[in-house]
Amino acid sequence: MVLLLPELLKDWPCTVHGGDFRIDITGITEQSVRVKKGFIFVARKGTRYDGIAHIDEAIQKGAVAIIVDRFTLTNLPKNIPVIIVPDCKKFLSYASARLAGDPSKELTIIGVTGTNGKTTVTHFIGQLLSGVGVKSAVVGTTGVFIDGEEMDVDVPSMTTFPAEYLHPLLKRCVEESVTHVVLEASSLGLSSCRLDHCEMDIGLLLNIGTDHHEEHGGETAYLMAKQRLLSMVNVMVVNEEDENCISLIKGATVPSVFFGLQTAAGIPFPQCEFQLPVQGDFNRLNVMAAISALLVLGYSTDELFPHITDLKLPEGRMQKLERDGVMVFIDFAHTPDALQGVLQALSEMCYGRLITVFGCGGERDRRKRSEMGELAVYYSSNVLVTSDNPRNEDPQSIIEDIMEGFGGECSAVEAELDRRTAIRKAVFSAAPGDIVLIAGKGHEKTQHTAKGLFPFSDLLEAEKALLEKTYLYSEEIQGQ
Ligand SMILES: CC(=O)N[C@H]1[C@@H](OP(=O)(O)OP(=O)(O)OC[C@H]2O[C@@H](n3ccc(=O)[nH]c3=O)[C@H](O)[C@@H]2O)O[C@H](CO)[C@@H](O)[C@@H]1O[C@H](C)C(=O)N[C@@H](C)C(=O)N[C@H](CCC(=O)O)C(=O)O
Ligand SMILES: Nc1ncnc2c1ncn2[C@@H]1O[C@H](COP(=O)(O)OP(=O)(O)OP(=O)(O)O)[C@@H](O)[C@H]1O
Ligand SMILES: N[C@H](CCC[C@H](N)C(=O)O)C(=O)O
Repeated sequence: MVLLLPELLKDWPCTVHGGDFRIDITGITEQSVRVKKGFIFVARKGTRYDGIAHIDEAIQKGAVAIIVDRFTLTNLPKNIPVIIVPDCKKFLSYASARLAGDPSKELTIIGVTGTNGKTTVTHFIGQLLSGVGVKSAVVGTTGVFIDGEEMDVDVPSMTTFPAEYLHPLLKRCVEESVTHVVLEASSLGLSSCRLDHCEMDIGLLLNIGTDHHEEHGGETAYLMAKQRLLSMVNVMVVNEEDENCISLIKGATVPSVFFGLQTAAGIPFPQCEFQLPVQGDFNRLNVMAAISALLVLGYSTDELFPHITDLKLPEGRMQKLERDGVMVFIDFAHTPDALQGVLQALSEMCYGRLITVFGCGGERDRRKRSEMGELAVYYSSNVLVTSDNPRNEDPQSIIEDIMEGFGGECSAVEAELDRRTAIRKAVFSAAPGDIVLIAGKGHEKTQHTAKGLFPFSDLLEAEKALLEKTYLYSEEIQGQ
């Protein structure tokens, strides 16, 4: 959609300096590389770069107006309008929605937040909606799916898409006759205003644990980010079994309904009445959260029942491989609560040894590292501590942080920097009856190190190791 600049700005506080004001705007971005002819470039200051340093590049690519949110005497062009707004992030969100024609107004949107389980619950809701005949899109960490089919979209692999990607995507959903969209609302997405002008109907609050405190600047800021969702929706669906969630909604004016292991949208829904297709209490709670969203939308338990037993976990969540009596689980657990939930569920079903391979991401919360180390050692017979996207941090020092969780000494723990080797060691050491958990990367297809992004899949590595083990073992037997 093309909008005249004054039309776009008329409802937004701003001051305009220089240049011809009556111009057509074709799009907006805060990334200089994405600027096209007729675009507004939002020159925002971030933690690593300052957009102002990229204004010339943006103009060369066709930018016709520049947005800034601070007075500066340097580098500002005179020949095109420079617009000063109170907050670049908020403006980007507002203008992205307007330029896409406010598609969120035409859709029923469910926003799911929580430290753990967002991807799982959004997919469950999408599957239930398909079951009752509603065309829906699921948008989040693992991509965009319409009625379960992955869509080919040009979006960054993020949990909550930046507004400049989100609204054009919602527009496409409307064009493809999608009526319901289920979105992951990450704390960082909420705090950076990515969802500010996305009109949502239902908000889901799954749980609040430890993650991203450092990136937010502390636990309070993390909680405040999650709280932002409350002001964006008409009704909240809240986990009644999580005290932090209950505290978060205290005093909120938005109405809330609750779910727990035996309740959905406030009504008794005992799980013993149907067979749930998932393992672990946390996943059973995820199912109840998804059912609650559908009940709030007005579907009846009778309509939902036939589809509950068909629910499937998304890729890389408790994904099981089995060979020669050894079970391997690939799981995206990368927080203490997630790791504990998975380890608990697996230890309940394991009659041999539980062997855990995991690491912690670089440039992410440090506090969780030792907590995860402690949990891994507590539940497992053997632990291989390894690398998980060290990014620009030293992988060895991340491992040392993890090891602090158990005092750094434990005969059942081995540090193995190379994730491929760690997976092979775990699989080769497993005997029939043992379970190998490979945690932290789930569906991810790359390993992010200081040298760049390298193809890597826990699933493929585990499959290769299992096959190779069978082959070597059969050769050994033949050789005897
Ligand atoms: C924490 C966060 O939201 N970070 C995002 C943020 O970074 P930033 O504010 O520090 O910005 P910056 O990189 O310093 O850049 C400043 C400005 O200069 C611009 N720039 C920069 C360089 C250039 O060549 N040209 C240019 O125009 C940038 O587009 C930006 O507008 O803005 C950048 C530009 O849009 C994003 O790339 C970056 O996400 C990075 C990739 C990231 O890793 N984000 C993760 C942590 C994230 O958002 N994760 C959440 C949560 C996941 C979960 O649930 O666990 C998610 O929703 O995905
Ligand atoms: N309700 C839950 N409570 C605790 N742990 C959970 C829950 N649901 C899933 N998990 C664990 O968290 C992992 C990640 O799940 P999922 O991808 O659904 O969460 P997410 O919130 O989308 O994560 P991210 O924000 O990083 O994208 C799972 O692999 C599982 O180990
Ligand atoms: N959305 C999460 C995913 C973490 C996955 C884990 N493999 C890691 O890299 O820490 C994040 O960006 O913090």
